[in-house]
Amino acid sequence: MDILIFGAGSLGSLLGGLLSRTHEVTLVGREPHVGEVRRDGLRITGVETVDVHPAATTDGTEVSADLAVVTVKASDTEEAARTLATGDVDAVCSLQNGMGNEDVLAAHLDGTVLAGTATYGARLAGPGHVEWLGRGRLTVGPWRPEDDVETAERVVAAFRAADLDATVTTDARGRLWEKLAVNAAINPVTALARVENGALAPPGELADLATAAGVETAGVARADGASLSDATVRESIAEVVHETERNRSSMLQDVTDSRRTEIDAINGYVVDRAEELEESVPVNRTLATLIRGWEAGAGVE
Ligand SMILES: NC(=O)C1=CN([C@@H]2O[C@H](COP(=O)(O)OP(=O)(O)OC[C@H]3O[C@@H](n4cnc5c(N)ncnc54)[C@H](O)[C@@H]3O)[C@@H](O)[C@H]2O)C=CC1
Ligand SMILES: CC(C)(CO)C(=O)C(=O)O
Repeated sequence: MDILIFGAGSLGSLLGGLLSRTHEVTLVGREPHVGEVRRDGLRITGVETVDVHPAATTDGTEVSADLAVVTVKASDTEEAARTLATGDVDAVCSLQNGMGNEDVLAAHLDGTVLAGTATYGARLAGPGHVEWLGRGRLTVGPWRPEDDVETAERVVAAFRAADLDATVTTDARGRLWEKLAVNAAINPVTALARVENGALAPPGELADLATAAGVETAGVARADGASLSDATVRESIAEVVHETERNRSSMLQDVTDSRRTEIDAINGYVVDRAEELEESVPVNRTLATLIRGWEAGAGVE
């Protein structure tokens, strides 16, 4: 398969590098990473050490591919979609956290839109070098009624052919809500308290706060039509906290590095959807307000 990875940062470089063992992969990213990959290849260390030489470019315009995997941060999705629209991709698959990305892609692109989640852990350690922090799983499914499950099956088969752990879902929206509940719980609390994910293990006040945000999110998910129980969300949060106890969440990393966070696509999305559905989400609202307050004070773009 001809695969374009749009957003060759931490996750995109890891998955693009692993996929390039079996498929034709082009990484679309920024300098100095792209130049280094073109010169010396991409080195993956951590869970496994892998040295590969995928194609890499900073120019994602007018490209054609069987599949574009989108791994930019949520605030860059609109620009990614506009850029991809100048080319010809048969299918696009977001593996981003948060909600709203698939709708942005669908608004700009003609091909099949797939919604995905990723629990792989990755960190760009330096130009040309990505650290693989945790094995994970990818789920991929059609986003809209007109997006066919056969395309999701072909994409999952391609991922598996490259030894990635991937499954097809026919309930992509439900899966995204479940991942959103976990991120709404863990990300802002770890970012505000400046702690690793493991600090949210129960019992404790941080665990209670995170769980309250996750349970509120499950309520909004159900009002939106998803079948997501409070018990499932509690279990998912506890499981992810345990499995990623030494992780610094992506939002904590963004705050530490003075970068814009994905708060709008995570707790901000929960607040907006709750308003539309007349649900009350005071914990998510407070967490979103605090993170946005930090962004404004820090002057991040
Ligand atoms: N890093 C991880 O372990 C995981 C990340 N995610 C999600 O995946 C998404 C990406 O996360 P990360 O890889 O951590 O972010 P990142 O910031 O490391 O990577 C995004 C990359 O996209 C590039 N980019 C953005 N717009 C671009 C454009 N127009 N042209 C070329 N390059 C562009 C940026 O320069 C950056 O290198 C987020 O939604 C995150 O929440 C999900 C699961 C795990
Ligand atoms: C699952 C979790 C919380 C792992 O750190 C994550 O997705 C993130 O940090 O964004």
